[in-house]
Amino acid sequence: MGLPRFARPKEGDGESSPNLYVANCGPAVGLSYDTIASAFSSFGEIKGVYAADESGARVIVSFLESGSADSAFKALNGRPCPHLGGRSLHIRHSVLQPQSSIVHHTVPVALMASDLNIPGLYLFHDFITAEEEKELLLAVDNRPWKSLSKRRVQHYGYEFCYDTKNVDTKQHLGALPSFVSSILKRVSSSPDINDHANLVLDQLTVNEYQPGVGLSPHIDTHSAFEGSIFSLSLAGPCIMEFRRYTSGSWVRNITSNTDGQIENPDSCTELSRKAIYLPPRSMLLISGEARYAWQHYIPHHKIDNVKGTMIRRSSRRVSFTFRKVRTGPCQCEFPQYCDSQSDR
Ligand SMILES: O=C(O)CCC(=O)C(=O)O
Ligand SMILES: [Fe+2]
Repeated sequence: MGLPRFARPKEGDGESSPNLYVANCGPAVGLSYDTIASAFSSFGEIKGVYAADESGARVIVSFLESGSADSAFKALNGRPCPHLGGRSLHIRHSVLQPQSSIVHHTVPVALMASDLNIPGLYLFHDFITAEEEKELLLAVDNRPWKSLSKRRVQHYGYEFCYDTKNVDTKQHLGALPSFVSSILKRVSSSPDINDHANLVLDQLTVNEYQPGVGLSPHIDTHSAFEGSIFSLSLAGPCIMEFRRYTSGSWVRNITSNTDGQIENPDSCTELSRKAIYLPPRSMLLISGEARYAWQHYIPHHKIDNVKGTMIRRSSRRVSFTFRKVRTGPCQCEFPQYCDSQSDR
């Protein structure tokens, strides 16, 4: 089933459309497309039932006749539906989207970094034990969090400034805290990470994401941090996507976004997108091309489709991102993404 050409309607849009946008309904809440089609078919002939987005909990029910959609809307909107497990459906009329504005959302989600074929990207499962995870969470929960618009953060070593998307190297907050010493030791003694282990990691950002909260696409500012970035996932899972524009140029995003560091390359023509599943206790290493040329981001989903299994982000996710603050300009091989090598 391809992605439907339907948009989530704006308030008041799409009346008398044969298509309904139905929320709280779909495979993620245990309702198959066949079951949904059968429940709605009592109002008229159904053309198809489609995923409305990647959540798995919102569908488009498309009738042949708009009168059928109106009847279904009146009978089912906001009421428990006995043929759909007693769920209360939230229904709106939907509209057809012009072909040109369709965004193709679904990217298959890999479990192993090697399946993504992005040079410099590695994922180490079970990098820490469940006991260590508990201790790390306890340690950060005993320290003050700083609230951003959608998530909470803590900074160690150096403060990360979200307005400049950089660090103030003159403001050293001190050594990284002792509760991460064993992690740092493991990083530097791990044979798999050896090429990157000579980095003395001196900056730590702890991010806490509530379920459904993601992170906007960005490349960590080249001039702020050296080559390798280590991100440890704790508590809950998420997927991380990577994208690269094959012909893009560096441009500073002037909007006040608290998430990213470099955003929105202009004159982009083609886009490669890949996604990986990050389970709790895994360590992601973003280095080389993955670090300098690919944007990374976390989609704002409550449920991720990982190889056909719907995985609910049921608890918060906390990540520990370790980086090395850069002291000279970046001289990477990707000047088009590099603020040190840009004359803008
Ligand atoms: O939460 C994560 O794993 C990634 C965080 C990140 O990309 C960043 O802080 O730059
Ligand atoms: Fe990042």
